[in-house]
Amino acid sequence: MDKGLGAGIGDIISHFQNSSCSDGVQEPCIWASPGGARKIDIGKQIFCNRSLNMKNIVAVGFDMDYTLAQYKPETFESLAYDGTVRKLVYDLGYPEELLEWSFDWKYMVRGLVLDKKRGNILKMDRHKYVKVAYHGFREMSKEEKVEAYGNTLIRDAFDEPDYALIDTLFSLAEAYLFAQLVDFMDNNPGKDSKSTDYVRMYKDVRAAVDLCHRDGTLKQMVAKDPKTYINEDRSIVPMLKMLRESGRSTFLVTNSLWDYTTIVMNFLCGSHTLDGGITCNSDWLLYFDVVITGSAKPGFFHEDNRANLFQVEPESGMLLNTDNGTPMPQVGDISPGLLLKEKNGTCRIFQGGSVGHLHKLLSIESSSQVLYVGDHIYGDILRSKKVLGWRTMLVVPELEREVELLWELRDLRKKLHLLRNERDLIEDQIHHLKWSLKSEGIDVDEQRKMCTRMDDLEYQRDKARLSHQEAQRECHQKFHKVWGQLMKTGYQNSRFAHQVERFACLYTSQVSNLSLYSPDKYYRPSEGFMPHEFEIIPL
Ligand SMILES: Nc1nc2c(ncn2[C@@H]2O[C@H](COP(=O)(O)O)[C@@H](O)[C@H]2O)c(=O)[nH]1
Ligand SMILES: [Mg+2]
Repeated sequence: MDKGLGAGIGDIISHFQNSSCSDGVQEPCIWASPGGARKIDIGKQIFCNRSLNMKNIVAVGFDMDYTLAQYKPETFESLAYDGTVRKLVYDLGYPEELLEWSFDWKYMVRGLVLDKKRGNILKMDRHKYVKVAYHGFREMSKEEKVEAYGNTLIRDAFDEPDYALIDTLFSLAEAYLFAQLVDFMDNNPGKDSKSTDYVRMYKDVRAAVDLCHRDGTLKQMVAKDPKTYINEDRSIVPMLKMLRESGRSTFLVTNSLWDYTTIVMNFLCGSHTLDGGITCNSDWLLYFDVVITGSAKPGFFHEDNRANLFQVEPESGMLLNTDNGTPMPQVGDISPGLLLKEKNGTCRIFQGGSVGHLHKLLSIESSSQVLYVGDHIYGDILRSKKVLGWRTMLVVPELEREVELLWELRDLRKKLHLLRNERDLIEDQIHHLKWSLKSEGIDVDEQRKMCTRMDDLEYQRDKARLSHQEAQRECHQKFHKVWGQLMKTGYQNSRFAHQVERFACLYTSQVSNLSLYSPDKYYRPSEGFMPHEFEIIPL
């Protein structure tokens, strides 16, 4: 099988090479360029859960943070971690030794669930069965897992308020800190009056992280030196240009406010000086018809949302009232400079409002004409698709490595499959032999033979079980030493994968992968199979 065919999209294949320029940033090779329309590397393909014909899409919208702007977790999440620790110590009275702790940004992954009451971190499958569980950083035994989560009669929803979902990359630092604090509290019961009050501890961490996002702890640092915290992606501008040239409107809806948005967007779309610096201006606005900042997603997507829509004056950041998006003259002494000029073709910048406003601004007739690209299942994707009927694309940066590993480990995974079959076969033989031994009329000699056969089968079963478990562990750890494959838990899809499947029409590793496909592409899902079909339909 060709590595490039894995997506089921079936594009014309030939190896796609990205070229790097002298500063290490990859040069774009977009679909519309003379060298474009080539084979797409498996890690950069767009995967399809639900058919989507781009010809029916009239507007393509983008989330900003962790979608257009891919933060570098090693620096950005470390910043969040350090800021949170300092707030816990200096504002909330946590012990000073927390200041000496360090953050392993690779440890936590998306899709995990924090059990606030028990101090556990869980990975579950699509049926919400807990498959991997840690108390702090200690792996829980099978018995502990069954005791806490094994009662199938009282099925837990694993939702707020008792659980917290790690469904955005912004949450990796808080999940890690929570695990550290659980261990710390367990090992030092006398050191803190909160003792094992994990719920309270989680609340403190959450409040401190929240404050880091609001008080400038993170944004000031990013604004000073975006290159340290955000990956450059030179395909974003060509992608936006191609979409616009194909006749689509483009828009941005972000929860970030204008002051921060314009800095990040300048970094991503603005021109760079010869020494690698950024020139800050409003040129990036040319790539969008409408920009909505401070959108307060997911509330933005509620149809009954009555939030006011303000126009943003780009130079000053000043907010002006609008009448549902139409500029309103100010009563009294109107400073002419504050009346926004509505030049034809210029981007309109707003704060707040709701999806109704956006539809009106873009003259959207049917919500199915909108494709929205985001990184957050709950904030960007679930509500926009489920309630509104927008078409959606989820950005999952982890996917690039995951699909490449799947390819590299295909022999190990084949071996796993064979070992599972071998175990099942031996177990069936043992069961049958046990029943046979109960039958009447078996003479002693026959019985002895059957017992010897049973010993032999049991030996084979133990050997096969051990080999299978070892191969399983090896495969699990190749993906992630603790949590394994992002999209799987054992043989089942993970809870995260299940959500991706249900709510994202498309999913891919980077937003700019859109630039590798025709803007009129008809995305089609691969055929889905029920278990009974696998044996019959040759794959
Ligand atoms: N107040 C909080 N803000 C947060 C938190 N986590 C992330 N954020 C901010 O949200 C936006 C996300 O923007 P979008 O483009 O993805 O819509 C960004 O400004 C983050 O800083 C939080 O826990 N509290
Ligand atoms: Mg985002």
